[in-house]
Amino acid sequence: MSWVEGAAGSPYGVHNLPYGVFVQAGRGPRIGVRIGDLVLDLDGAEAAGLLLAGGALRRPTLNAFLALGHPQWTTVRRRIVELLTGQEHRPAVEPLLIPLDRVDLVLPFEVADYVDFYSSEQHAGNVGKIFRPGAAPLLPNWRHLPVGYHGRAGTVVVSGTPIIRPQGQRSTPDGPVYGPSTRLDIEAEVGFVVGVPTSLGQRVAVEDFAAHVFGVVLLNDWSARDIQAWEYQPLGPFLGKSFATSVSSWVVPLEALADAWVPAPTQEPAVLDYLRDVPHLGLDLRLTVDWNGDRVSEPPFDGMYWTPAQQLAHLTVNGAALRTGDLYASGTVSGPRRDQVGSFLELTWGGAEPVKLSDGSTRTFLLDGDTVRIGATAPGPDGTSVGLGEVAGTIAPAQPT
Ligand SMILES: O=C(O)/C=C/C(=O)CC(=O)CC(=O)O
Ligand SMILES: [Ca+2]
Ligand SMILES: [Mg+2]
Repeated sequence: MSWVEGAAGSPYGVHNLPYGVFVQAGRGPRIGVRIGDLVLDLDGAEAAGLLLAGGALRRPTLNAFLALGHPQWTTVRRRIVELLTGQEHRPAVEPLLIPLDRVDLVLPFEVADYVDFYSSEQHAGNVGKIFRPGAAPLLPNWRHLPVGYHGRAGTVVVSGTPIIRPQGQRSTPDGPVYGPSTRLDIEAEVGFVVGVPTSLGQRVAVEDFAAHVFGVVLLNDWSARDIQAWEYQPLGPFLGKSFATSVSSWVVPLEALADAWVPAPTQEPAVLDYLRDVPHLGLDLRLTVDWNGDRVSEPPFDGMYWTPAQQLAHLTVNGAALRTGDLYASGTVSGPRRDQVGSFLELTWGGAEPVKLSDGSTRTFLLDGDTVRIGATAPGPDGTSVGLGEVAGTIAPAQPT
């Protein structure tokens, strides 16, 4: 049990300890872990010799720490638990705790490459029906490989960053026009953060997932559906998604999610050998989507067809190298019910069925000033809950041209 006030019973107790990067009092970015509603300054802790990570915790991003690898991640985590539970450490550690409301959280790691998958059968089926009416909703490859696209790492932003409405081409009956997107949407997703790199030509086997992936973030793959629908054939998403992708401030280590693994849906037909993961496990993360404060959806992550280990094996099967800070996202998380979908495209069925918010207004896609918050929890040890923080963003008007 932690001696930190408010830690016991919190989804951010010593069973969680997500990593982030904060700025406070005019000082440069520092690495910290969240405990309750406080952040433990790990830069200060390493400087004081309270824990040892070869200086990796004294950097402005998590990347050097992510590169250390699994044994070191475990050693540091155990030491942080000791510091936050042993009364003898309290005099030295307590001065390093800062209330969360006194810090600003920044992007926790420098994003190397960014990939986004398409692994929810419900989402892929719904988008297929909306984008390609009359055609089979799932394309023939979908059950044989985790479909994905490469996104734009440089426009990954931390939760809270305003999202400027993108402008671009959209198709009208009179031909293409240029202007602000009129169908701006969200995609509620889970992102996986790679720590340990590989070299060109090397592949990561499904069973080596935990040796490379450090942890998870919540992710919103903002999507301009009008730009996307016009540009995407045949090469896939481009400017309709590359204008911004938001991630949560906290990276939850996989070690905090040990109790959240559950059997993933049965795959039929059987997958090729390099994709076969035994056991075939997904994560029981329960997402929430709030639109201007109204809960509009609760997407369940445990139904995802492709697992994160399969996604990583596929991402590297051609010999593509991994870099520390690589980020790959699950794809939009949608369950079978309308109140479980991860996009407003699905929630409003392509804009045909507006939703009513509690202020009496209705929505199809996002209006300027709208705020979306995506949160999640997972089961933790001994009946506890693990909080994944949130990824939030507010829509700012398109920039004048
Ligand atoms: O089916 C399509 O043409 C497009 C699909 C998407 O927009 C989804 C995407 O970004 C992948 C995902 O989040 O599941
Ligand atoms: Ca997406
Ligand atoms: Mg995006």
